[in-house]
Amino acid sequence: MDMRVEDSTDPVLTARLIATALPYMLRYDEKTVVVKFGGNAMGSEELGKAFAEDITLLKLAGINPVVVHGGGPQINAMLNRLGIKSEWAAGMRITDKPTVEVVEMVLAGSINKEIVQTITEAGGRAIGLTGKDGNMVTVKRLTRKVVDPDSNIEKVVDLGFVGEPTRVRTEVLEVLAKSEIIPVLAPVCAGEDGETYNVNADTFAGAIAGALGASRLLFLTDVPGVLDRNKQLIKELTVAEARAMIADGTISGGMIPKVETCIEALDRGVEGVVILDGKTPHAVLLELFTERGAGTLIKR
Ligand SMILES: Nc1ncnc2c1ncn2[C@@H]1O[C@H](COP(=O)(O)OP(=O)(O)O)[C@@H](O)[C@H]1O
Ligand SMILES: CC(=O)N[C@@H](CCC(=O)OP(=O)(O)O)C(=O)O
Repeated sequence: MDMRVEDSTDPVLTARLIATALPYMLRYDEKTVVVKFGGNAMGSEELGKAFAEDITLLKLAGINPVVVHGGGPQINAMLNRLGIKSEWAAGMRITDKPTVEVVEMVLAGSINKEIVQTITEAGGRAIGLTGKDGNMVTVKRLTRKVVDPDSNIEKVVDLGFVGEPTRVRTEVLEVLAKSEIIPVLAPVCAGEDGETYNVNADTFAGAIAGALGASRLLFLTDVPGVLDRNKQLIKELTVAEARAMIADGTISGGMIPKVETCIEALDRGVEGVVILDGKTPHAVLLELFTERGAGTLIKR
């Protein structure tokens, strides 16, 4: 991405555009922005390319982007090919041993490397890591309380090899922040018991953002943000309102870990947490460098 104003066919317009974005760039100068790229947001090659361009530009502008990716639909596709069935509880995949092997293969393998390659093609330099690398994120086994819709009784569900972060070591990410390299993280981690664990990518992104004291945590998903009962976008949501929407079922499925992570991230000191539509090309740039802030901002 070695382009200058004088290389532009319209240098005046280019300089003007840079000047409009400059105050935003300075706002995030040297700050950490964690961007969670959801499996549903990776809809097309074009979206992946636009995402990689945005991330590359953030790094170029002196910001410290950290990418965390999911890949739920891609894991589903591979499990289907292998004839392995998955069940879900409160937005988490119940993960047995054969499933966690596929999860690691798809997340740490194909998806992680594809994102790294796309960033390279956009002119950036990326390095793909999992929570295991550099002993970055250690987890413990997660159990979940789920209300049975038929009996309305709360029960504890064992999710198998699903992990909850207990410790994040930030040294590797701190070294990379000072370099030109952009970290791209897959949410596969080692447990305290030495097993491999599948971690929900939203949960993982929240743990990373909290540990790094990130300025912003952005979730790129496949909906415009948190929707109300009438499927209308809610532009701002307080923690109390979000909790009520989970309790009454307006927020369900994959949106539950996302919103819960937003609440925890705010508690850990992350300044701004936004859920936005990753199907809008250049959603990251539009969110950070313009007043057009899309999606749902979750606040205290
Ligand atoms: N109130 C809500 N507002 C928006 N999406 C919701 C809501 N409740 C449930 N969802 C579901 O959450 C999904 C996003 O979560 P998920 O599928 O895990 O996405 P990602 O792969 O980006 O993490 C949406 O596609 C939608 O089906
Ligand atoms: C425990 C758990 O649910 N893990 C997720 C990890 C991937 C993920 O979170 O991907 P998205 O961001 O695309 O949903 C899974 O197995 O699908």
